[in-house]
Amino acid sequence: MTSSRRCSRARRRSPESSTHAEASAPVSLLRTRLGLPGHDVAPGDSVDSRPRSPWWAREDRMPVKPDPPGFPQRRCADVCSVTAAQMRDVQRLAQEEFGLDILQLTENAGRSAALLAFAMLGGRGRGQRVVVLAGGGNKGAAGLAAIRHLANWGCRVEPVISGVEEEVSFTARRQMHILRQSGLLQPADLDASEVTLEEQLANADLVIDALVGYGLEGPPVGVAAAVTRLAIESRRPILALDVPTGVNATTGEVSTPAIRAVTTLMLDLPKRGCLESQARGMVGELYLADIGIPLSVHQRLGIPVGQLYAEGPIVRLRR
Ligand SMILES: NC(=O)C1=CN([C@@H]2O[C@H](COP(=O)(O)OP(=O)(O)OC[C@H]3O[C@@H](n4cnc5c(N)ncnc54)[C@H](OP(=O)(O)O)[C@@H]3O)[C@@H](O)[C@H]2O)[C@H](O)CC1
Ligand SMILES: [K+]
Repeated sequence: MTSSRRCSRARRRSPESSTHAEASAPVSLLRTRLGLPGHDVAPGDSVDSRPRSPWWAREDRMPVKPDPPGFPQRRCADVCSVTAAQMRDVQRLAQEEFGLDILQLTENAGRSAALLAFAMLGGRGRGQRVVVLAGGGNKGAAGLAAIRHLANWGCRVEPVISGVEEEVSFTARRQMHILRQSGLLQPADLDASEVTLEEQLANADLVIDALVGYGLEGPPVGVAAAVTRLAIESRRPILALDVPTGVNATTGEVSTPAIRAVTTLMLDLPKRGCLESQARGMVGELYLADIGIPLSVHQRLGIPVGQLYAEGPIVRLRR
C-alpha cells in the first residue's frame, strides 16, 4: 500500500523527470514547463547564495509581527501536546460520533488562520498582499478558506495551488469551487509558472504555508517541494498552518526542503513535533487555535485540555 502510494505520487508530481532524479531536482519542475534553464538547489545549499531583491520586489512592504499582541498566553509546559496519530483519533471521533463535518473543521481552521494573519499584518487589510500556498489535503483546504476571509477584510490574496484539482481532497475542491465562484481563483492560479510565483512571493507582505501538515509522508516531493523551495528563497515572512511543511508533526524531524516559519498556528492541540528542539528554528512563534472540536471529544480520549481556551479561541504559547 505504502509503496504503491509513493509510486503514484512520484508519477503524478513529476511527469517531466525520471523517478530517481525527482527527489534531487524538484525546483526545475515548474521551470521545465517554461523551458527555462535549471535552477537546482542541492540539499544543504545556503539560501544566502540566491540573489536578493529582484527588480519586481516592492520596497513599500509593511513589516509583519511574528508575535502579534492581544491574545491570551499559556506556557508550552502547561499544555498537553499530541502526535499526528492522536490528532487523527480526535478528528475521527469528532466526525464519526459527534457529527462534526470535516468541512466545518477546515473552515474553522481557515478562519483562525485568517484572524492570526490579519493580526500579524497589524490589523489592517488594505494594501496588504498575502500569498497562500495551498496543498491538496485538509491543510490546503484550511488555507483556501483563509483566502476568502482575508479578501473580505481588504487584503489582496493570491492563491498558489500545488495540486491537480481532480486529485485533491473534497474539502480542498469545495474551497476551490467557492473561490472560483467568488472571483478569487483564476485559471492562471492553477498553473502558475515558477517566475510568476517568484514575483508573487517577492511582493508578498505575508506568505501562508498551507501545503502539507500532519499528512506529510517522507520529505516533500514534486510541486509541493518546488513551491517550498521558492518560498524559502523569497525570504518573506511565513505563517505556517499546524506544522511547517517538511516538519514531522510527531517527531519534529526536519526534511529538506522544509518551510521556516516566523509563526506557526497549530490547530486544536499542539503537535508534539513543533515543540521538539530540532524543529524550533522552523516553527517560530507558536499559537494555537480552537477549531470547534468539543472538549468532551478530548475527554473521551483522555487528553486533558482543561481551560486552554477559556480566555479566547486563539492562544499564544510561550516556551
Ligand atoms: N483536527 C485537526 O487538527 C485538523 C487539521 N486540519 C489541517 O489538516 C491537516 C491534516 O490534513 P490531511 O488531509 O490529513 O493531510 P495534509 O493536508 O497535512 O497532507 C495531505 C496532502 O499532502 C500531500 N503529501 C503528503 N506527503 C507529501 C510529500 N512527502 N510531498 C508532497 N506532498 C505530500 C498529500 O498528497 P497525496 O498525493 O498523498 O494525497 C495530500 O495532498 C493538518 O495538519 C491541519 O493543517 C484541518 O484543516 C482541520 C482539522
Ligand atoms: K488526503
